[in-house]
Parts: sequence; C-alpha cells; structure tokens
Amino acid sequence: MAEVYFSFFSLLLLIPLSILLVLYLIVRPKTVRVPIKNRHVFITGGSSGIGLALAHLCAQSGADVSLLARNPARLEEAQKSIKLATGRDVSVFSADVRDYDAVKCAVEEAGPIDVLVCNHGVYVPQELEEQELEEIKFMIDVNLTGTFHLIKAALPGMKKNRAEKGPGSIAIMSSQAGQVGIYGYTAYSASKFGLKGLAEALQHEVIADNIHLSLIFPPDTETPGFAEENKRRPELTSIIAASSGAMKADEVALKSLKGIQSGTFMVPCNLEGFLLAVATAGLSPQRSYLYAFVEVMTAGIMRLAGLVFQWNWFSSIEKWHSKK
Ligand SMILES: NC(=O)C1=CN([C@@H]2O[C@H](COP(=O)(O)OP(=O)(O)OC[C@H]3O[C@@H](n4cnc5c(N)ncnc54)[C@H](OP(=O)(O)O)[C@@H]3O)[C@@H](O)[C@H]2O)C=CC1
Ligand SMILES: CCCCCCCCCCCCCCCC(=O)[C@@H](N)CO
Repeated sequence: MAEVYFSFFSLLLLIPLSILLVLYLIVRPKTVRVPIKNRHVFITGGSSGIGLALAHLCAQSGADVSLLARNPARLEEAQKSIKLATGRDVSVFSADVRDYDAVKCAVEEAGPIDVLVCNHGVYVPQELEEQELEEIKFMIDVNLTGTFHLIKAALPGMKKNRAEKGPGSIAIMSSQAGQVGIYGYTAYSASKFGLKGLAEALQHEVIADNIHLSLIFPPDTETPGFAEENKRRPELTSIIAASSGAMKADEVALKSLKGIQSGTFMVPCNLEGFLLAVATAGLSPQRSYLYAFVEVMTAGIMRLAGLVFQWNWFSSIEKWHSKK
C-alpha cells in the first residue's frame, strides 16, 4: 500500500518536473540583458505621460536620450525638466509619426539607436457606430502605421555594428486593450492588437541581428492624455477598464524599463496585467522557462478566469442597457 502511495506521489511530482526540464531546454529566444547606460535610447511620445517618465528614468540610468513628438514647446519643456533633474542633455525632434519622411529625417539626424521605444499613441474612445471614420483612421495611422514608419526608419542604423555594440531593443507601448477587446475601443484595440502581430513577426526577423522586442501592456495610467480621454470616455469603457485599476506614469515607466532591460517579450505592469499575459500567452515568444512553466501549468484555469471576467463584463453591459 505504502509503495502505491509512494509511486503515485512521485509520479505527481515527476510530471511537472519533467515539463520544467523540457521548458528549460526548449524556450526560445534565450534570455538576454539589454544595457541602458551610455546607450542611445530614442523615445517617441517622450514629451508627455509614460514616455516622459521613461525618458527621465533612462537619463537617470546614464543613457543618451532622444525624444520625438509633434509639439516643439512640449519637447523643449521635457528637455529642460530632464536636464534639471538629471543634468543630462537630451536631443529632441519635432515630427509627426504619420509622416515617414519627417521620421526618417529625425532618426538619421539622431544617429544609430540602441533602444527604440515606440511609445507615441492616441486614444479617442467611442462606440464604432458613433465614431467618425476620420478618428478611426487617425488612431490606426498614428498607433500602428506610425510604428511601422519608425521601425523602418531606425532598423538599418540599429543593425549596423550590432555585434560590437551588444544587444539592442525595440520596445512598443501597447495597452491592456491590446490584449483584450473592450467596449468603446474598437479602433484603439485594433491598432494595439496590430502591434502584437508586428512585434511577434519582427522578433523572428531581427533575432539574428541581436535585436530584442518588448511589448508593454499598461492598464489605465494617469497621464495628460488619459485626463483628456476621460472627458469623453463612454461609461461602460470606464466600468470595464476599472477591472485592472489605474497606475501612475512613473510606475509604468519603471516596469517598462525593467522589461526592456531583461529582454522580456510581453511586459505586464500590474497583477491583473500579469494574469492577462498568462491568459493570452498563446504562441508568443517566452524567454523565461519559469514563466513558461506557469503558463503551461495554469492554462486551463486561466481560461476559466478569463471567462469569468467576460461573464462579469457582459453582465455590466446588460445592466447598463436595461437601466437606459
Ligand atoms: N495613459 C493610459 O491610460 C495608457 C496609455 N497607453 C499607451 O501609452 C502610450 C503613451 O500614453 P500617454 O503617456 O498616456 O500619452 P500622452 O497623451 O500623455 O502623450 C502622448 C505622447 O505621444 C506624442 N504623440 C501623439 N501623437 C503623435 C504623433 N502623431 N507623432 C508623434 N508623436 C505623437 C505626444 O506628443 P505631441 O502631441 O506633441 O505629438 C506625447 O508626447 C500610448 O501609446 C498609449 O496608447 C497604454 C495603456 C494605458
Ligand atoms: C484572466 C485574467 C484577466 C485579468 C483582468 C483583465 C482586466 C482587463 C482590463 C483592461 C483594461 C484596459 C485599459 C486600457 C487603457 C488604455 O489603453 C486607455 N487608457 C487608453 O490608453
């Protein structure tokens, strides 16, 4: 009898242990450290919110920082605040990411980039039926096509002498609305989901060049852009987004920097974000065999948790309609 118990429990242990061992051997790409100190970090949307907070952190860590955004006055203000806080000079470039020639010009002037952070983004929530086509295209053009422009322009310089310079990074600011579709975000979610396809495919293409992708997924974050968004956000959008709480721009910037430095592909920012990342892991690359282990072992239960969230969201939608 005792022997039966023994073999039962050792089998119970053996299965996860062998899964762990297999994952240890097979997860790709391999882990990497992306240094920040004395390296050229180029941040779009670096004049406000999350991008500005990240620019401060990178400058503090000894990086040569370049910022790109449209409004020159806000860029200058960012430049001054970073100089004041860290003593470091930051280069600024005024360009619209929708204008490929302007982006190319700025990127060439800035010089070869080690860490490219595509953080620029616009979000105007509204039901698809109400929203003007122009606004829908605006979000796709800035968030998705703008990111293509940036990467196309920066990649040749990033690849040059990469072997001597060590690992490089392309980080893309998505959103939790880029992991799950949410009421009021049809265009925004589409633009952010698009970035995931871009990042997964691009990681295959640039791994041999020692360039590493990070996709960052913040929840609602207190920024000037978010304050604007709140003026016209549909009530249901706020109700559903509240499932993940809100963060400060500094906190999101810190998570982003850590994710970039550790070459993490999917970078969550809070606990709900971690659960979302596990639930939506799908066929995304995973460098950490430990996280891979969590993904494999909890896949079923995470699907159940996801369905519970959907049940809750559809109940809110139903309640909201019956109240009207
Ligand atoms: N705040 C939030 O709740 C969340 C934000 N995110 C994402 O994080 C990123 C940053 O958001 P946040 O800090 O809130 O944004 P802000 O609105 O505070 O800042 C946006 C930045 O992007 C720049 N930008 C906007 N449009 C363009 C353009 N066409 N060309 C060049 N630069 C542009 C802005 O400068 P200028 O206007 O001068 O061009 C500004 O520097 C976005 O991608 C957003 O989608 C993700 C999840 C949550
Ligand atoms: C199975 C586990 C599930 C875990 C919980 C899921 C919670 C999802 C909430 C999504 C919130 C999306 C906010 C988008 C913020 C944003 O991007 C705007 N502020 C505009 O930028």
